Amino acid sequence: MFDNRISERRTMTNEIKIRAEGVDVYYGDNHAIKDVSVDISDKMVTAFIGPSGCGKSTFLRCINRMNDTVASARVDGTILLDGEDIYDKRVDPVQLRARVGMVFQKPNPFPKSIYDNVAYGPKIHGMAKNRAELDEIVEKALKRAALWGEVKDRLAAPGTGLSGGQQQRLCIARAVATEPEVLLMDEPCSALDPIATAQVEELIDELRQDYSVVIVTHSMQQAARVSQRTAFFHLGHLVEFDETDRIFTNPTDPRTESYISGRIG
Ligand SMILES: Nc1ncnc2c1ncn2[C@@H]1O[C@H](COP(=O)(O)OP(=O)(O)OP(=O)(O)O)[C@@H](O)[C@H]1O
Repeated sequence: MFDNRISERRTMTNEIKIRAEGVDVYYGDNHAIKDVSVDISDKMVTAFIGPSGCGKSTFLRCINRMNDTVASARVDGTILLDGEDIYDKRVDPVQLRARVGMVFQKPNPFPKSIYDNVAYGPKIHGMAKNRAELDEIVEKALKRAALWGEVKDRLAAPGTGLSGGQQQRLCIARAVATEPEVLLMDEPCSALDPIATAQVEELIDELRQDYSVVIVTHSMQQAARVSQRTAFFHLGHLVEFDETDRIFTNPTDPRTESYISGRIG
């Protein structure tokens, strides 16, 4: 009886959202990702760390097929989202990207109003029957991104007029407005000051209650602060993947040890 409860709980906390099996990525002749297999859990933050050029962003972009847009890129292997192959010919990448949202390094609001930035995705995907429903979706997404209080009185103002940290939270609101299941973040704080970084990190911690979050970061301190799982990449290989605490206190691979102690990077 007791054992059953334990195993039930483990299953719940470790539910796999994304499973990558034997993934290779090539840009022409450049073999950027080499035979990577990894399970990414639901309702957790997974950090990808590693030296510049090791393939973190390339692998992240495989998860919502952003590499489809790079002419020289070829992706081999399998990536499953809830057990379904996202590279299956029947999968529409636009629909996939509504389920697997992305936030980029540099805040990139559209040259539109704050409202329209958030309403854009829900409109395309026909999520609202009328203006009142769209208003509700926009409000919910802006609240989710901890921005509502700061912008509710100026929704018609341009998104590009906000501060850098606010723009990044607007991009997070835009990403969550389509109710994704996974949120990919490629160095989301690298263009932000320390206060805005702290706000976005706090937000990431809240978002994991609802989503599987995957974040690429150059900052080991940030990975340690925001993630529960960490994957260390080196020269296109996934060297080590474990609980974040373990990666930073007791890694098994000497390459991970060298990276976290600052000897490579
Ligand atoms: N669009 C692209 N076209 C061609 N080659 C690319 C492209 N993007 C990345 N690469 C190459 O793929 C390899 C991995 O790069 P990637 O940007 O994924 O690494 P990264 O670990 O995210 O690096 P960084 O931390 O510097 O962003 C590098 O050799 C890089 O030059």
